[in-house]
Amino acid sequence: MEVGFLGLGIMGKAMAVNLLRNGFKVTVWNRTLSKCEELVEHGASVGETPAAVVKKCKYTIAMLSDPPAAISVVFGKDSVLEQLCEGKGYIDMSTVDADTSSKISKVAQATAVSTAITEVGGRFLEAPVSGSKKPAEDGQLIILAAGDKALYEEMLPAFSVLGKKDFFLGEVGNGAKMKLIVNMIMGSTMNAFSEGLALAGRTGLSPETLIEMLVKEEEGLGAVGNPMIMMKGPTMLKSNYSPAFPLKHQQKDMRLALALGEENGLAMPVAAAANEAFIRAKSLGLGDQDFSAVYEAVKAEGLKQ
Ligand SMILES: NC(=O)C1=CN([C@@H]2O[C@H](COP(=O)(O)OP(=O)(O)OC[C@H]3O[C@@H](n4cnc5c(N)ncnc54)[C@H](OP(=O)(O)O)[C@@H]3O)[C@@H](O)[C@H]2O)C=CC1
Ligand SMILES: O=CCCC(=O)O
Repeated sequence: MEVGFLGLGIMGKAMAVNLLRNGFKVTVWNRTLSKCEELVEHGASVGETPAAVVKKCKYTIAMLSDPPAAISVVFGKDSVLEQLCEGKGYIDMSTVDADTSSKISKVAQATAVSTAITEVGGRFLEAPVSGSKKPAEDGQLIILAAGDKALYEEMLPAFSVLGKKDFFLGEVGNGAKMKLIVNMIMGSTMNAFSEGLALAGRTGLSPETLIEMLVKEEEGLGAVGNPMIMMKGPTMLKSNYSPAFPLKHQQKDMRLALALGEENGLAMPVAAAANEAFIRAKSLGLGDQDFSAVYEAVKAEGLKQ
């Protein structure tokens, strides 16, 4: 199977390499084109523009930072839409809001409407993922797909390489919403955990012992422990925030989840407070660090009192 891949950041690079390792032919593009070189070493071809990739490939996957990035590769000069035509599929795996996905989808469908007249039109699937850098490298992502069901089924060979589980959630927007809800829970949990670590330290208790109590590896997880605490806790105590999931993206997801809450008349004060902490962390220059670096903002805030 031949696929195009747009966006070779932390996730895109790992996912594209994984596809190549599993026998897929992959044509890559990245805004900073030099990042394609490493993929060429793994056997990828390079497309000079998103349009060139879509022209070459029946299926094109995108893994881009945020809504403006997702929009910019689809619209405008040398973009996806220039070459998206009947039979071709566009699969956006970035974490964006439902409006962004719908905007991309509607234009794809608008082109598809003209299909009846001009025999030209593309298909769209949103497919954001849960799981970070390591699961992306290991093909252990969880894929939250929604949109064109036939395209979803055609993508299953690729999804089975990229992920350990996939869901089809119906109409476009549902994948984006589900992903934002999951990340809203994750961001709030990370803040609660950071406050717990900071409070343990402040009261003279050992944060290491707290983690040990939360996550007893030899006995399985305690009721409050979870894989995130098990994975991130020890590195947080070493102030190691080498980015797997950049904090700026977690804050973007909190912001988009809060907007989703507002659209649906749901106040989410816990998520709102967590969002503020991520904003504080960004203002401390931690945006490109792992999202667990919010611990530093929690500790710094505490120092003010
Ligand atoms: N990291 C993680 O653990 C996970 C991330 N996600 C989501 O996946 C997406 C990608 O994340 P991740 O790989 O970590 O992010 P990175 O910041 O590592 O990569 C972002 C990618 O988007 C590209 N990009 C940014 N702005 C534009 C633009 N205006 N036009 C074109 N390309 C652009 C970057 O290109 P360039 O190299 O030129 O800057 C890069 O390829 C995000 O939506 C994120 O929320 C989802 C699950 C897990
Ligand atoms: O969007 C990022 C999610 C990271 C994770 O699920 O570990």
